[in-house]
Amino acid sequence: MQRRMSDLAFQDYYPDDVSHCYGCGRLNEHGIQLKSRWDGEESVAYYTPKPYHTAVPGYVYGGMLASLIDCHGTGTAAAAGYRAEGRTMDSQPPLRYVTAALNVNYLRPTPLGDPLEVRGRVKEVKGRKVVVEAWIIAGGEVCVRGEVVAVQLPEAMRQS
Ligand SMILES: CCCCCCCCCC(=O)SCCNC(=O)CCNC(=O)[C@H](O)C(C)(C)COP(=O)(O)OP(=O)(O)OC[C@H]1O[C@@H](n2cnc3c(N)ncnc32)[C@H](O)[C@@H]1OP(=O)(O)O
Repeated sequence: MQRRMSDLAFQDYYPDDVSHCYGCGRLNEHGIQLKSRWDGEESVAYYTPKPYHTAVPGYVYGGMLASLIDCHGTGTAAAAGYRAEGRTMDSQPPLRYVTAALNVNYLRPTPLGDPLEVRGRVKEVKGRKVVVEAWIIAGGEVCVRGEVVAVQLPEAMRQS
């Protein structure tokens, strides 16, 4: 059955040539393949870390959590960029955001095994830059808070 447009996640709109990111590339079979969507004014994604994403036994590795903040933040930034221009994510030209800065604060240990809810909120859209705050919830508690500064790839770095 054909998927409805609203079923697509932000990352599903990334062009093939930039869909190999470890965190969010739908073409990276070894990666997380994070899927982020709007949920009202916030964005949301879900991911359950694998048993080998361990820090100390029973708890999620911080680098994995940073990756979730990173790719949910850049995905939300891309969606916000299109929204600010009043166009859909399948319109041309594609907007390609990379991480300029990533800040992650680990507020409490994140239990391994629980599904994680990753949420985001757009703080600023200014020119080529979007700032997104993001947080991770496990078992009803916020375990991680972070911020992503995403910037559109400079024209000189675009290969297509
Ligand atoms: C590509 C398609 C997407 C698919 C994958 C998405 C997920 C990818 C997640 C990643 O892991 S990306 C890989 C890690 N990131 C990088 O390798 C990026 C390397 N850095 C760069 O390429 C450039 O530094 C960058 C494009 C981020 C910025 O260079 P620019 O020369 O375009 O920035 P510019 O100086 O014009 O600044 C634009 C705005 O961004 C702000 N900015 C730039 N770098 C910043 C920084 N590091 N921290 C905070 N703000 C920064 C800058 O202040 C300014 O804000 P204002 O307009 O408000 O003044």
